[in-house]
Amino acid sequence: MPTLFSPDPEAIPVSARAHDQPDERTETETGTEAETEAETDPLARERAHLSASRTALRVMREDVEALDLSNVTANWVNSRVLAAQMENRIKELADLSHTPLFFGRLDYRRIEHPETGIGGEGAFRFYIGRRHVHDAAGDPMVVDWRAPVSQPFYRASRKDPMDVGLRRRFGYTGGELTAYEDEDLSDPAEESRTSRLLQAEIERPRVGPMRDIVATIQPEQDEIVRSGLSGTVCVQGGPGTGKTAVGLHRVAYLLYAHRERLARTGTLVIGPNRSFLHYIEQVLPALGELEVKQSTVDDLVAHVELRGADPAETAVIKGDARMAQVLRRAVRSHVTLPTEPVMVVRGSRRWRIPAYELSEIVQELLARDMRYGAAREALPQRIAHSVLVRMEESGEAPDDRVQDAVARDRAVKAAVKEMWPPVDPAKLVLRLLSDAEFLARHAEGLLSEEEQRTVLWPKPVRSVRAAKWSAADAVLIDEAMDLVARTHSLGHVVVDEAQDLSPMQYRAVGRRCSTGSATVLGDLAQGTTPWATGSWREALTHLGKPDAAVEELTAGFRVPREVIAYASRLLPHMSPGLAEVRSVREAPGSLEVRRVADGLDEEVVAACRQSLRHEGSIGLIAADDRVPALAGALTAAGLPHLAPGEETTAESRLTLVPASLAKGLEYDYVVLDEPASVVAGEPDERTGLRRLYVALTRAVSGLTVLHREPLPAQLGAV
Ligand SMILES: Nc1ncnc2c1ncn2[C@@H]1O[C@H](COP(=O)(O)OP(=O)(O)OP(=O)(O)O)[C@@H](O)[C@H]1O
Repeated sequence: MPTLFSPDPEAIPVSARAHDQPDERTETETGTEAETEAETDPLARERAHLSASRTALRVMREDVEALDLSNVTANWVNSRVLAAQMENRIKELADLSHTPLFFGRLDYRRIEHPETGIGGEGAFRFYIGRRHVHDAAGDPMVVDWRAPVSQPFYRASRKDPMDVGLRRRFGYTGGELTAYEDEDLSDPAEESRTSRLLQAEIERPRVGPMRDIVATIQPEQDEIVRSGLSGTVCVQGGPGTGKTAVGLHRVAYLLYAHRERLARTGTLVIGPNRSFLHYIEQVLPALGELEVKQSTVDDLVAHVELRGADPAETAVIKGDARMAQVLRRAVRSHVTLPTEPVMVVRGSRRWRIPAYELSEIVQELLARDMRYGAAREALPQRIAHSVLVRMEESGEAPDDRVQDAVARDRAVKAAVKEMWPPVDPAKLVLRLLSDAEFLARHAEGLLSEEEQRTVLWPKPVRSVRAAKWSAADAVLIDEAMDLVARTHSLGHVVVDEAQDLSPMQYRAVGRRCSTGSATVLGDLAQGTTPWATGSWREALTHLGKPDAAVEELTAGFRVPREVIAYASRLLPHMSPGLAEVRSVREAPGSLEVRRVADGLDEEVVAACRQSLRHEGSIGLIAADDRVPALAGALTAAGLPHLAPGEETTAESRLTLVPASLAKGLEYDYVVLDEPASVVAGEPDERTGLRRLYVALTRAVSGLTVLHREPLPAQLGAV
């Protein structure tokens, strides 16, 4: 049974004492008084270990700081790289005063070390923390949470103790150790109960940016976090099931387990918008990972300036995977088979490659399915090779230099330009969207005539600069660029809120991890784009990872039971078949749904004021077109407020959130303005209900819904 300990030694049960063997390392750092106290008070001893670990970390940092680089022989670039690496190392070794250096302890049951035979009860005791800390002798004082030896902290159970006798969790206030809780895993008959420290962590009020969950990762989450680098994982999970948290911790884990490889190939986290990225940006640095890039899909494909927007039906077609085929045909249509021979003059001799032979070379390159640009580069060499074969047949002995010279010959270059001209991806897309005849030629059998009319611009556009490119157009350009030259692939990509990606966007993400792997996170019920994902298998196929594992998370860490039950009433109407989230929060939370006759804005302001009486962050969520009026009402009432992505602080805790930006965010208390407007803000009812579902599931502690219009019928009576 887990027991929560206070500093009172009398409160410590015998079972815990039995596992408390003196630990020499901690005693060296504390004074005599503390030593005496440590003998009688395990909490004091743990504190001593914390303080000794902090000292050891400081020494590790000072060792790096003291390294003198002036004697290192290196050129300017190398020494800059080295200096930057040292700077990062120093940052990695920072002791964050507001977070504990370790949060758990494992006492392994093995009596003897399998190799050395050295041992004794308690010899295999590990403190689990955010980073590895060792003492002067190199012995670990804190083990990184990602090390294999830490894994049982997250997974061991009475049923499968994984060689662990005791699991201890620590409670902290800021960086101060205030309590601990033990679980004796050696008795399989004992009933397991929810850990109170874990529960307290889950219930903690939210202020400021997202924080890590390293102390409380759950077994089913840990399985995803630690799944191997070679496999792509897709996680389906309802609101607040920890998908974002799991994705970020997985990156941190992979960077630990495959540091060198990923340092070379790179990692990337993709989120739906900049305010979301801002919200999550502290998590990886807090885990010591400073190098992970973050981007939105739009930023990834920002090859042109976006000045236009597509109507939904146009964007749906432009985002359809059939467009990839249209583009492929259009790119390859630039290749023309020759009708004339190529004549290469070398000294007094002329070498003639007839048109039929050139055609064979071209067709062979087309059949090899190379990138257009790579094939274009290979073509002169192939022609030169044919010339060289003729030279050899006539008794000459040309070498590689001759082949290169022939490949650069003016006649060869001219022929290549004719047969395989360069393609500018943006100009190609511009032509497809401007030239009905060109589009029809390449879209035949793929897009209906009506679909073709839908994607065509109303007026042809002359230049890439003049075009009013939309986000979907930029993805088309990205696809065309990849047809010309292969996109660089990273080692691992995490894509969050993936349910909102179009097939063409999945392809854009997929080519950025074509030789690596991905973590795909999303919730089908929260898909609010007109092209939202209907099936993960299909989405994964567009991503280029059709065999990826699909995992489901169903335990909810954010939304209180009553609130999630209310929001889940919408599920059968918008995403039938999806499982309702099972809230693991114990605090009942509060749900108030109130109709107001008049003065909705004033009531909303009053509800915000009321919410501000509580600790934590407050989010006022409203349909996008209600935001200006509510901003005015808040200002008139003297209530300062932030926009999403701006950091909440103890002084400024109220954020006014347009419903379109609420996804992925959370607030302790949420005031939701006029649900009917949130639904009406979307082009169709299903999307409207999904948007409302997102808005209803942002609250950690309490939700107040205020409305003047009737509520959407699918919510039923309260
Ligand atoms: N194991 C855990 N221990 C403590 N807190 C957790 C745990 N897992 C998730 N949380 C917390 O629950 C909240 C929701 O997590 P997260 O935002 O990752 O969920 P999500 O599935 O991405 O939600 P959404 O679908 O709404 O974007 C966060 O505050 C996160 O820190």
